[in-house]
Amino acid sequence: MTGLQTPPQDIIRGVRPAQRAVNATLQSDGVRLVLDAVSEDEETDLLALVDEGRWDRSLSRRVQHYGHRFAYSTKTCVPVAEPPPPAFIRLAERIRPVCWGADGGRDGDLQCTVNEYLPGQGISPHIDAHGAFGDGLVAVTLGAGCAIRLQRNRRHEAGAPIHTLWLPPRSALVLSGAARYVYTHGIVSRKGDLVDGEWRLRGRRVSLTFRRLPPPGPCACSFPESCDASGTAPKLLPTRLRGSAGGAEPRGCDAKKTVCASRVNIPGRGRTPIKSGAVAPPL
Ligand SMILES: O=C(O)CCC(=O)C(=O)O
Ligand SMILES: [Fe+2]
Repeated sequence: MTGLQTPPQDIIRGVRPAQRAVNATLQSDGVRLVLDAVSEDEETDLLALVDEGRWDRSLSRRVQHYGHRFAYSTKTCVPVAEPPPPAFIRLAERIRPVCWGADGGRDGDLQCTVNEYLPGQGISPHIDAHGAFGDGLVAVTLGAGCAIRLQRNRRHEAGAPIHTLWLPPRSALVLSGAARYVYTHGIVSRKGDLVDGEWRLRGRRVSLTFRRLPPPGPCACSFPESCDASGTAPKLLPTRLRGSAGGAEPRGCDAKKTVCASRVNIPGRGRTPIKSGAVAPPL
């Protein structure tokens, strides 16, 4: 159940208030927040689709696997058999102009990661592996909102400010450029967030994170100091190794569900146009 409550002082001490708008620093580093990227009806349909899916319970939070998944042991995308629901693909197509540009990406390189967060669950700060995904990530929030933390790679930039951003239900967070390649993103494991001066209890949040396979060859990022991809590392496991290789994701790690739209026909456009004016202005 979500809701507002008088914040228990011992719980909220030290909790950073979440901002509703993308500030100028984040904007210039490639963060966008699209409000109402999904209509309420579409959200209901998408959640129903997710709930019909087969959950992978091997992690600390539930995930599902379609198309491709990210294997932590090899930092590669590993194909899985189940194709993504067409509604996921329609949504990704609508978001395409905001994240990858109208012509961005190649046919068959689209992926989506789905995570379920119950109150108290989160995801550790991380940068999505450079070698596994190209530029441009989108995280669509279904169900309850939550606060996400964004910080320039703290290993290289000690003391870099932490930006805490409120992700409202049905919004789409877009990370490109430095925000994708250099910033860590993470969700603190706790049961509420401070928003608009109120302690907001978390509810069940399901995120659909859309990404694209990287182009062949060495990582194309322009952030070598943050790059975890060796120029010779394979982006995908060779076919002969795809059976069980890369599957060793220890319980509790922040592995993900990866959905691959590879060779799936893209049905017509979705029914909710992305509002161009919905990108949050600077503070
Ligand atoms: O749930 C989210 O919004 C982020 C998910 C994420 O970072 C990931 O799957 O890599
Ligand atoms: Fe991520």
